[in-house]
Amino acid sequence: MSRPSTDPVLEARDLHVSLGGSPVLDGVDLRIAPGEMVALLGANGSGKSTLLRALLGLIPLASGEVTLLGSPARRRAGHDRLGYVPQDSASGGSIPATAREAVAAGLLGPRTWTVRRSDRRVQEALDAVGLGDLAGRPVTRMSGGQRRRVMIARALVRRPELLVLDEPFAGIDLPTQELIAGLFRDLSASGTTILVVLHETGALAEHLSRAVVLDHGRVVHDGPVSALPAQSHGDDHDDHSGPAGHIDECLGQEIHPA
Ligand SMILES: Nc1ncnc2c1ncn2[C@@H]1O[C@H](COP(=O)(O)OP(=O)(O)OP(=O)(O)O)[C@@H](O)[C@H]1O
Repeated sequence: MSRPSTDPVLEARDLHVSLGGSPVLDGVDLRIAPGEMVALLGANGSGKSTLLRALLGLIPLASGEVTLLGSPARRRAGHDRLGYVPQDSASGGSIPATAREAVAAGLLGPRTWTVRRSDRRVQEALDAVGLGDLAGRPVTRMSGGQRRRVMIARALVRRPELLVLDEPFAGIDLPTQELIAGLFRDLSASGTTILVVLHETGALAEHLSRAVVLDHGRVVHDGPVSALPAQSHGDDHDDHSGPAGHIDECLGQEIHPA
């Protein structure tokens, strides 16, 4: 039986997560409807990446519930219907493969594809992120921004119902950000649900359905982008601020272990 289109694609109820013995998420509620494009914002260390991992069932919950594409997230039931670009995706430079091969890996899964159909999809995904001309280049010989774009293409290639992206624009030049923002807008218009961690709404601002702001593991705003508290546009930082925090952001890396 098909799911009614009004059912949330992703729903979290009273999520609590602790890492290394310390509470990181403190009672998060979130509901994302089909076709919404939602930005997750907040200072460094506020819990954005942790929330994405918890929503995808990649880390254990201390308490609370997550429903992902109609099933409890911990069962990983919907994982062939989602695309995930983790925060450290630009560091995938050790992949011994061309961009084409790395993106084709996104098609691996329960479905089978003809070679011709796969080739077309892979090329379309690379074109969509502006890397069509570099399809044959080894990922090890790409820049950080290009690698991140390969990982976005890999998430897109399966045409997922839900796209979850952790700082997809880190290290990506402005014209390419505009290109990818337009792509996300089109995907959202055609029914793809998108949850994206950002440090500033930037190129996506006008396309977002709403923004959710985390502060110390709690939701402090869930509503229109136009009603965002001023600091949430990306100029507030906690203990990771200063040059070291800025360098981490530029590199798209995290301080803590994965
Ligand atoms: N593996 C871990 N063990 C212990 N603490 C962790 C671990 N991963 C993250 N943390 C802590 O959890 C908190 C939230 O981290 P998280 O990466 O979710 O923040 P974030 O909002 O995504 O930050 P950023 O904007 O810097 O990417 C931070 O205080 C961080 O130090």
